[in-house]
Amino acid sequence: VKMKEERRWTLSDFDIGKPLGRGKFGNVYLAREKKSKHIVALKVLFKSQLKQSQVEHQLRREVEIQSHLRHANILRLYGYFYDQTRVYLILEYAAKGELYKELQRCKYFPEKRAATFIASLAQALIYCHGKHVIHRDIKPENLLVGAQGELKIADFGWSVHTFDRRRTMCGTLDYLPPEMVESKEHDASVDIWSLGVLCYEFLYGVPPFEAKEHSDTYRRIVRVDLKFPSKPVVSAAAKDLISQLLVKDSSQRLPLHKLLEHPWIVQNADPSG
Ligand SMILES: Nc1ncnc(NCCc2cnc(NC(=O)Nc3cccc(C(F)(F)F)c3)s2)c1Br
Repeated sequence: VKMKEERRWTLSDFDIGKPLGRGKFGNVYLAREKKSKHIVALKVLFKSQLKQSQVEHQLRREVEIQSHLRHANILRLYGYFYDQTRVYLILEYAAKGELYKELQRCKYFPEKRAATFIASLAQALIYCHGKHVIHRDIKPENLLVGAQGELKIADFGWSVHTFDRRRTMCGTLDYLPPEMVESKEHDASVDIWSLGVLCYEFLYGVPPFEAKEHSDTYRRIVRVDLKFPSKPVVSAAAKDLISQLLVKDSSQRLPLHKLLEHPWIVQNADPSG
């Protein structure tokens, strides 16, 4: 969808359709730009809530970063506009919706599907890291599915989208690597850790360090208390990859280009993404 960024959009440029998702800062609607008839997703954010949470600078950063990213596995942010009370994000529409709903529906993914998703995520992250963009918030809630079943990383505002719609009501620690949980210096390798967490959750249906209390999740992460359940049965190759990603020393995590050469990915990922 080529939305000519230079023009000023207003709400009257769009026909608004059904709600696609609900969030803390506002909801997302299917929408059609009247002149071009292009279908988009319109995320509506209330200025009052953005001000209250002091996240305006993060929104500007998200819009700035996303406007330079062009990758098949990254959801496009075409532009934004605002009125008296709201800010609107004009987003690429992902026809097959939110990945976390699909994961809840089928409990866990077959290895070929999981490997295909992880490979396309790795390619998107190689692209982002090449542009010195660290995503820092790779988790099922931030992943959408395009019309051909391809995965799209959607950037829900740099983990300020703390209102998690899944089991944990507050921002989930599950995906954070030790250095972030211990609020130390962190670099692009935080995304490699999150990819390991995601790969585990795709295959087992639960994140690896899940625990009832935050403090227990925190302890399990910093200790890298990684256990593989006996059910569902998962290949040794998949466990090997996960074990090479969930490494406490961030410099020892498997680099993304090496991930794409890992036997489990080579044997299971569908190259078409
Ligand atoms: N089927 C679908 N097809 C397309 N999109 C869908 N949902 C929207 C996905 C998003 C992409 N990007 C987003 N960005 C933000 O939400 N940003 C955001 C939000 C609050 C605060 C802030 C900040 F101010 F704190 F930064 C930044 S939401 C769906 Br369902």
